[in-house]
Amino acid sequence: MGLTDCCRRTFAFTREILRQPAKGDGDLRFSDLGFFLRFARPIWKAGVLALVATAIVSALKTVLPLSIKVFIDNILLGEAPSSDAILAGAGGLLSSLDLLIVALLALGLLTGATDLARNYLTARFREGYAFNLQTALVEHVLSFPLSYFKSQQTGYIMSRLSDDVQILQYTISQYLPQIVANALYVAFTLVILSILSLSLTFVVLAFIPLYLLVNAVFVRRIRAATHRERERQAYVSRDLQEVISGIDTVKSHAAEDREVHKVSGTLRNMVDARIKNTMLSAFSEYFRIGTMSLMLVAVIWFGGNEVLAGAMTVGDFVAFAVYIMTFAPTVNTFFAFPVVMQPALTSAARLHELFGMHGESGAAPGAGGIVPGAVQGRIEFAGVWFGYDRSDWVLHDARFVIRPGEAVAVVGRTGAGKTTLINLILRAFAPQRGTITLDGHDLMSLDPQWLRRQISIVSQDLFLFHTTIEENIRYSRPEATVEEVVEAARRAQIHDEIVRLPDGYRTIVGERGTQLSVGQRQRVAIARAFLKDAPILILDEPTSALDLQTEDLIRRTLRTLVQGRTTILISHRPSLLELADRILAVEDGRVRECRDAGPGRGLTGYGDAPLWHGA
Ligand SMILES: Nc1ncnc2c1ncn2[C@@H]1O[C@H](COP(=O)(O)OP(=O)(O)OP(=O)(O)O)[C@@H](O)[C@H]1O
Repeated sequence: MGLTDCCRRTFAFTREILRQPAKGDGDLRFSDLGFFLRFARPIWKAGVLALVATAIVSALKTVLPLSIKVFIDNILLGEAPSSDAILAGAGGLLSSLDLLIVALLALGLLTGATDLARNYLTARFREGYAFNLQTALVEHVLSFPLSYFKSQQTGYIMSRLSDDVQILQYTISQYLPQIVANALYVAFTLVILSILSLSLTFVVLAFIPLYLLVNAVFVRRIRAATHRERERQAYVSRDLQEVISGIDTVKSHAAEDREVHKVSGTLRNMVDARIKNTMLSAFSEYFRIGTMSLMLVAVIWFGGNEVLAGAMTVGDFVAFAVYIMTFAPTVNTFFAFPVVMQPALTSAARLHELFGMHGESGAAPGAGGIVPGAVQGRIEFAGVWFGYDRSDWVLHDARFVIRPGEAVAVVGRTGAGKTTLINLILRAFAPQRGTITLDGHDLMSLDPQWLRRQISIVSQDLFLFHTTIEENIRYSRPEATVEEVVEAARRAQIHDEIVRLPDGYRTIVGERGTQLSVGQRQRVAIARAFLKDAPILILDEPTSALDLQTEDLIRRTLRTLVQGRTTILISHRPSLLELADRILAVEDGRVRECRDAGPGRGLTGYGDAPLWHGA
């Protein structure tokens, strides 16, 4: 690459990162910050005490350099005139070096002890804040409709749930105490500087607008860049999560290279965003350091002239110079806060957006919605239209009734919309038109948690937690006794296999139940349903992973499970349809009565061929 090319690229890169960002990229209104104060309410006392301790430490640290002035003017040069009565009084008290040293030691001890208390109080406030925020966030996100989780990838949600809170917590813990300490230090030092020399203090203050200008130019750009970086980071988490959870498929297709390529593409986008963000921050830092250097030069030039003209004592000038040497970097850091706080503000904006989304019932989990006293189990679809995408209806005007205690099989071609019917009953999605009722109550008016407590599901993609078999079965009824868990396992035909395992019911099933065979997992799900004993039962391919012999056993137990419950059964296995009293067929988005079913009621027509061949 030639020199001109290199210059051209550098210029283009600089122009690109300095471009005015579009509105809305990670914008957080100042008023939004008030929202985050609510998480500090329960721990406000620790916060206030931490602030008080910070103020005391800053004040004590500010006094320290004055000892140089006292040493030069009062001890070294004898009685020197002081510009201020308080300083003159203090100087009078510390008239010997011994006294000065004793005062300095006492000051050091006091500062150390207060600093320790400040650290403790800050840690309590910080951790308490993170705890309150994360607990509230998890509670809020878990109240989102199932459709949210079905439409977002796990890695993306995880990134928003953990990365954003971590960054907010880190920045708050790292920088917020610093901001407060620096602001106080700047305020205290300004008071002392103005006592030492008012005219020099004005010279210092004259540089503040320059700092403000630098921030005005960079802060919004850095915020937008940080927002972009964070979104891309979430995409990386999403891709990584996907490849790790789909590792079996990846390996069986020898697709490791393809996946690495895909992840590296997303990663490259994130790295690009990071470089741009870093360069923006570096630019703003250079401008701030430039301002600081100019300020130091101006102070030395003006102050030197004042001393030469006899308008200022040497002690005052040296003390001023010592103050300004620590004051200038502090001012610099203070004005850098709007920049270094950008990751936290971006995280706050993203978290605020999450908090702004409504839960299922538009309120906290469990809140809102009717909770009927008893359940008969009558389910009615009245003119239901539904499509995941409005332009593509999966169900057109679906109308049918399932009577209490009735077992209904739903058949239809793959992709016809059978699982969609179930998703609607579970209120994972809402119909665009028409209503679905349970015992006459519109599902949308019911408390979603109550509704799901009335339904047991045995589905083809069941989820097991990384814990013991016993706990996994008990998940459907946490208060169940060991005997009840064992009884449920017996009825699901899995007890004998569980007791043959080295740790029996205490066997850890592995993440997502990977240490159990698919057939075993399916029977654990059936055991859960026995234990839950809910009035409505949904069986979505409950035996798809079982061999014919085990299926035969399970069918008999399912027959017991089905009794007295309103059951909806989806299965491509003709043998299972014996469990149903009636069959509904889903075709071209419509649901129609197919024919009566049940033992000996003419099911043989389905034979071993695919269940539904159209009308
Ligand atoms: N979460 C979703 N978002 C968008 N479209 C979806 C979603 N779930 C299903 N679909 C689409 O809706 C249609 C019906 O799917 P559904 O899973 O209900 O079919 P099904 O009859 O249960 O099929 P199968 O017998 O293969 O399980 C299909 O065209 C499918 O692609």
